[in-house]
Parts: sequence; C-alpha cells; structure tokens
Amino acid sequence: MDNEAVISTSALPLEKVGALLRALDDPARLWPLLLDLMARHLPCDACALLRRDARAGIGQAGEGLLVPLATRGLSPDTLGRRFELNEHPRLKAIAEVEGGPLRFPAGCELPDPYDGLIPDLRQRLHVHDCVGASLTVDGRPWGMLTLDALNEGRFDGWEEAIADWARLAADLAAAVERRAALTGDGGAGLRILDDQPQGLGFDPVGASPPMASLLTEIDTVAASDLVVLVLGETGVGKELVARRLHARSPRAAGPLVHVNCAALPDALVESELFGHVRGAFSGAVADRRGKFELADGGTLFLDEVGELPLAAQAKMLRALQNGEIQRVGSDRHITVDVRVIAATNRDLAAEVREGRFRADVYHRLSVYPLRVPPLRDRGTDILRLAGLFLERNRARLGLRNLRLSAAAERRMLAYPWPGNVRELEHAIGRGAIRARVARPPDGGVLTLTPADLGLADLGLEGGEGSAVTITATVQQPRSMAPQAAPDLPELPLRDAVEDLERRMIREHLARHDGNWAQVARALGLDRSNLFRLARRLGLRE
Ligand SMILES: Nc1ncnc2c1ncn2[C@@H]1O[C@H](COP(=O)(O)OP(=O)(O)OP(=O)(O)O)[C@@H](O)[C@H]1O
Repeated sequence: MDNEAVISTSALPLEKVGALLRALDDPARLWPLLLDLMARHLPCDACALLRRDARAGIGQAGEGLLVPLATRGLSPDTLGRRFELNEHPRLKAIAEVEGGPLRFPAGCELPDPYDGLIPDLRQRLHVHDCVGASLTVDGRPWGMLTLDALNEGRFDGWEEAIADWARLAADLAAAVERRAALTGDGGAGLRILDDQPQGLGFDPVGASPPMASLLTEIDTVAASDLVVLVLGETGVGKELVARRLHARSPRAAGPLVHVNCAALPDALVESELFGHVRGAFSGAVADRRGKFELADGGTLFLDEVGELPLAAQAKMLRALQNGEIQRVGSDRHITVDVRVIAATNRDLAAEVREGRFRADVYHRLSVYPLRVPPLRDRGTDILRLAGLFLERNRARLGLRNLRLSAAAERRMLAYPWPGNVRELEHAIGRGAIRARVARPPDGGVLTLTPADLGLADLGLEGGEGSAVTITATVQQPRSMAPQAAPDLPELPLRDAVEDLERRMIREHLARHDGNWAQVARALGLDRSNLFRLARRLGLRE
C-alpha cells in the first residue's frame, strides 16, 4: 500500500461510520466491514479480529482460546482455526498487555501465529512487521486485533492510529454485546462457535453466498414451528442444519431427539418411534416411550426419512397431522408437542411417484424444504472447512501448525467432492496421519501436499511451487480459480461427477478386495450411503 494514499482514522467518512452502525445487529457483516475499512486506512497487508471463546478462560489474561471472527489478507482457512493463547507466545503477550498495541518488529524471535496463513509470507515470514491490540469490554478481555505488513518498519509512526482503531473495535464489540444481551442472543458475533463445546464442532461453517443465505434462512424458519425437510446430497451437513434449527428455535431448551430411520430394523421401527406397552410383542417386558414422546416439548429429527417403511409412514401421518401417537399394543391416544425436522438425500418426490413413499406424508414433511448446497458449489468455503478440520487434526497430533501447501489448496478448490464435507473431513484426517507418518514436522509444522490428501492423481491442475497471491487465495471464487481446461471431460457436469464416483468406487473395491466397509471408510461415506450411491450408479443390486 502506498503510504501517501493512506488517510488517518480521524478522516473516517461519516457514511462509513453509518455503515458500521447499521451492521451492529449482524456481526457476520460488521466485522469484515471493520477490517475492510481499517485496511484502507492503515498500511497493513493482512489483519484479523479474534474473539475469546467465552467458555474457555474468559477473565484470565493469558489463557483461553481465540476464534477468528473476520480476517483479511489471510488464507481463507484461517476462519476455521482456533488459537490457544498458551501455544502462541505473540498472542499471549498481546493478551497480557492492556492499554496499547504491542509491536513485533521484523526479526522478532517469537513465532508468528499466522505462520503459513499469509500466502505471500510463506517464504519470507521473518521480514514482516506485526502489531496486536487486546480488546476489552466492560473490563474483561473480549478479543484482539492483529495487523501484519509485508515490509520492515511499515508501522513506524502508526501506533496512535492503530490504537484508535483498536478503541473503535472495542466500542463496537461492547455495542454488539449489549445488543446481544437485550435480544438474548448469547452467541453474539461468535456464530461459528454456537453449540460447540470445545469451540470446534456443531454449527455449520460457511460464508459463501449459498451458505450465507442458507444460514439466514435457517435462522428465520427456526423461529416458527413449521415442519422442515432438509434436502441435499450425502455428507453436505444436513444433520448440522437440523441441530442449528433446533438450537435457534424457541424449543432450544427442550430435547433434540435424533432418529436415523435407515438404522432402525423393520420390525422395531414403530416401537422405536411410538413406543410400546408391556406384552405388545415378545420381548416387550415393560412399557416404553418412543422417540415422539421423548421429544415432547422439543424437536424430533428424522434423519434419512426416505428409508421409513410404508407401514410406519401411515402411523406417522397422524402424528404429523395432530400430534397424536399410539404406543404399539395400546388403544390410548397420547398427544405430544413435537416439532419435526426430517432429512433425506433421496428425491422424495420421485419416491412418491414410484410408490415407495406416501404422498400424504411427503406433503406433511415438505412444508418447508431447505436445500443444503453441495460442497463443490461453495467456493472458498472449502478452505474454511479445511481450516476447521486442519485445526482439529493439529490439536490431535500435537503439532504447532498443520497447513495446506498452495498446490493442495488449488486442488481442493478444483476437486468436485462427491462425498461433500464428510469426504473433505476424512481426506484431511487421513492426509494428516499419512504425512505425520511419512515425514517429521518441520519445527512442529506439517504441510499437506496433494499427494497426502489423495488429490495428486485425479487429473486436476496445480503443481507444487506455483505462485499464489493474497488476493487470488482469499477472494477468487472457485469458478475463477486457475484451472487447466484440456483434461476436463466433455460431459454434462452431473455425468462427469457420476463417472468420477463410479471410477473411485471401482478403484477402491479393487484396492480393498471387494470389502464394502473398507471402501466406505476410504471414501468417507456411511456404509448405507455408499450402498445407495453404488445402486444408483449401477454398481450394486
Ligand atoms: N458446514 C459445516 N461445517 C462444519 N462441519 C460440517 C459442515 N457440514 C458438514 N460437516 C461435517 O461433515 C460431516 C457430515 O455431515 P452430516 O452428517 O451432517 O451430513 P449429512 O448431510 O447428514 O450426510 P448423510 O446424508 O450422509 O447422513 C459431519 O462430521 C459434520 O460435522
């Protein structure tokens, strides 16, 4: 950035202040906007806003977990990362200094927490200049702001201006917290952390346009009591969507009961769902409540609802119509107060046409269909999710950093992920172990290559060592990512994906001597989903 072109914070135009204030009730918009403005007014090449995980060490200056809420100029997978203060001396030092930014000039001995996460700095991290400022709200540590510049001495003379921006960030954080307290939204600004006990886990990660609109839609429909049918391919995250629907609903304090309809043995489906009375069948030695009763006052999640046998569907209709159930072997009607969420990766309308699913149940279930987009349509969310899974594996393997090579990132963006997020999760888990076994980490840092991830032989572009710029990695949507066209098949996309699915299943069957369970594991799919996919592809009866 040209220093002459930089204006001081006091020149922040009023309309920008207005935009920040208007975004106060939407932290997902507010924090990226703040960083955008800051990067235009300060000479930084990368910056991040990190939030203390409220459940991990708040109140203690040097302990706890930091979660990135927004980043700029850092690799997109940074948003999935978590930074333990105890493992990052620079962040710990920032957290311990109150009342002013802390500067780490080029050549500083303390390792940089973003080592490998600033694309342009991969090769020359030691020559850059960093500043961090801790942010407090109501006297308690709330988070921190970090700024990185690629040139030595870049922040000389900017300390005051940086302190101003840190104060602005803290004031905005205080306003967000206050609004959250008023609306009862305890997760203010910590969207990706809600319901995640260890800061890693249960809320869908995603900021691409299709995921952003899905998340908004979930939050809107969550407030109602409508039956929701969650649709999408295998592994896209339908269960996470159901969890979020429940967590954001007025029933959040009630139970969320999960039933995998595909896993219920035919003979027990009705008893599992509706319960039974003693003596209803051999083995029914006592009265037992079913899932509908267990979900009373909460939500019942019927996963893989397309697998439900027709007889159970008939009984379900009454439950959906008027909340009435009958335990197996009893005449008594029991009324339950249950919100139903169902999910399927089948085309239920086609199942209805073919007589395998009841039309009346289908209509009751599909009151509000929510479609979860396949991973290949989510652009750089692929890298955000990769960051989440890298972080989990980093912690598991006790590494200082686990990251992707530039070529691995490119291949991830180009690969179609037929097994969606589950496949990505498994590819990173497998790749991390493979790499850990194959070579020692370099100063605690392990970099995954396309070969580690099983993405080396798939005819996709992207060799090691090709240049990646900050903007290319951060902002380029997948469709614009550099890709070599010559090897692309001349087929409609769906046929090409099916072709790849078929080849991969065949290849793994050969590799695992026809053992379907091992193939399912290798492909990151549930066995039942693999069977369904194989049937659809004509590889199995
Ligand atoms: N957006 C996301 N953020 C974080 N993790 C995700 C996301 N989507 C999916 N996952 C993870 O991917 C895995 C598969 O997700 P999930 O089981 O919800 O998929 P599904 O659509 O229900 O699959 P299936 O139809 O095969 O049952 C899980 O481990 C889940 O935690």
